[in-house]
Amino acid sequence: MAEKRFGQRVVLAGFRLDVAPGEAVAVTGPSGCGKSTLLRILAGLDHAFTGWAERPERLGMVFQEPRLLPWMSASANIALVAPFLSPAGIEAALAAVGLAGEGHKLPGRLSLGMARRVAVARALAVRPAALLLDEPFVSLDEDSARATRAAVMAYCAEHRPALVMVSHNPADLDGLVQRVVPIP
Ligand SMILES: Nc1ncnc2c1ncn2[C@@H]1O[C@H](COP(=O)(O)OP(=O)(O)OP(=O)(O)O)[C@@H](O)[C@H]1O
Repeated sequence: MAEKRFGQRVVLAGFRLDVAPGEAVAVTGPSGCGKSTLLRILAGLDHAFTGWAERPERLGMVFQEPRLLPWMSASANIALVAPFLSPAGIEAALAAVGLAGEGHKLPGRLSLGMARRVAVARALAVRPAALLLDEPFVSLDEDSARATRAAVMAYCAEHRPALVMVSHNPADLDGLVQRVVPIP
C-alpha cells in the first residue's frame, strides 16, 4: 500500500498490490500514473512515501534505461552482481538473451536494444526472488524481444520469483503474466 507525493502531484493513492512467489503481474496505466514510481518503491529505492512495502532480499530490477557500468564489459557487469557465476555461466546468461559472444563489449559499443538485454541478463543472474521489470522489451526488435521474453519465462518457470512488470505490450500480457493490474 502506498501513496507518493511529488509536490502537489499525488500518485498511487490507495493503491495496493500483493504478488505471491511464482506469480507474474503486469502493471499498466496511462503515462505518469506512477508505474515506475511503484517499482522504485517496491525495490526499496524510494522510502519517501506513505504506506508500506515488503520485499524479499534478493531482487532483480530492470530500469527503463539499461544502467550498465560504462567502463566494464557486458560480462563484467553481470559478474559484478553474480560473482558466483563461472565465465561459462555468464556466457550462458548472455546467450539466453541472444547475446552469445558479445560479452567482451563495453556498453558504449552495444546498441540500446543489446544493452537492455544485458540488463535483463544481469537481473536474472542474481537469481532474484522478486523480479521488477520496467518495460523490459521496449526498443527490441521482434526476434530479440521474443528471445528475451523467453529467457524471463524460463527463469520464472524454474525459480518461481514474484514478478512485477510494467508493460503495455499484448505479447507480454498474454504470454508472461497471469494478472494485469491497472493503475488509474
Ligand atoms: N523526481 C520526480 N520529481 C517530480 N515529479 C516526479 C518525479 N518522478 C516522477 N514524478 C511525477 O510522478 C508521476 C509518476 O511518474 P512515473 O515515472 O512513476 O510515471 P509512469 O506511470 O511510470 O510514466 P511513464 O509510463 O510515462 O513511464 C508523473 O506525473 C511524474 O511527472
